[in-house]
Amino acid sequence: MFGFKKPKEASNAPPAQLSWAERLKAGLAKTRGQIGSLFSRRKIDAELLEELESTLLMADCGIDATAWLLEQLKLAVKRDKLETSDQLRAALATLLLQLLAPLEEPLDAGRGKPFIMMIAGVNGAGKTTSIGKLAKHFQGQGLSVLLAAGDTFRAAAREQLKAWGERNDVTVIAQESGDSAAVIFDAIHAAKARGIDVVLADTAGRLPTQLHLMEEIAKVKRVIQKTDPGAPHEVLLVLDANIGQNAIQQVKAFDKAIGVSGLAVTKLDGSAKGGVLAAIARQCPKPVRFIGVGEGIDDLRPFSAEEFVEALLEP
Ligand SMILES: Nc1nc2c(ncn2[C@@H]2O[C@H](COP(=O)(O)OP(=O)(O)OP(=O)(O)O)[C@@H](O)[C@H]2O)c(=O)[nH]1
Repeated sequence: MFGFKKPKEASNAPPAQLSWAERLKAGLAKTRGQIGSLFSRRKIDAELLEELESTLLMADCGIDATAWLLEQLKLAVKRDKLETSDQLRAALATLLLQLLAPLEEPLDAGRGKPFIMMIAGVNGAGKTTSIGKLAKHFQGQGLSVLLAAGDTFRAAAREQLKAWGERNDVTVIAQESGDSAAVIFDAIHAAKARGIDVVLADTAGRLPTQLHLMEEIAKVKRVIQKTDPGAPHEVLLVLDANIGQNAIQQVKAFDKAIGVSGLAVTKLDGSAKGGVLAAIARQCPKPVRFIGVGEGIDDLRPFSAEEFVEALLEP
């Protein structure tokens, strides 16, 4: 939790022949299993709808999204004279897609030069490892990347980020001493001088209840704004899917402090709480830029509502 853990490459990497869609499906297996088991050749009746309601709640869709989905499903059952559980599953897929599609807003790194991205979140959410994955993602688009070691609370975080940068040929700006804002400020100037395309600025993990730390991160943002009035071009909040409903509070608190412009939802693999995206869509909609389904370097990808719904509900 307190270190930059290099994303695992060979050892834990999923078999290369698996497509992203298959890995997503495998990653979402727990949530998928809960919902899927309901639709095994049954007739639609009140009992099935009740079970579906509890299952959606257990998958952390939240009361609001669950109520909306159930209400819409009941309307569809009447209107379209649905009878089988397969038809119900298809109707649920359509509704879920309707709910999640507005969250699909891929990141456009052309919005700034350098495109400055500030990464925030609670401890252990997956910020630092996601930075490694994002660096690879942007490099894959032919963009040059610079990392700012803005997690100045832990020397280990800085050292691990530096080591990761060296191994992967990515420049890392770090300082032995100095606060987070100063490190990131210097990094942006270095990026400008070197004509870098994307700056990924790490920040230390913090809880929304640690008000002094929330004030500190607001200051980091103000300092970034001094380098370029449009910056940061993205304030990415990293959320661990396993926190379920707590995600709502985290989004609201970080949004209030630093104006969150996008989310990365990590650790959807092994989580039975994949429904949290539906809760976010209803209660605090923010673009979901990336989702993470594993520790491998390729396991963080841009969010596609269609792929997600298919992975969750396709038989
Ligand atoms: N299974 C799984 N593990 C992940 C995923 N993303 C990150 N992790 C793991 O989560 C752990 C914590 O990740 P970090 O990147 O260190 O988290 P952090 O937010 O930087 O933590 P602090 O620096 O303590 O604030 C590491 O072991 C990562 O490998 C994911 O999508 N799936």
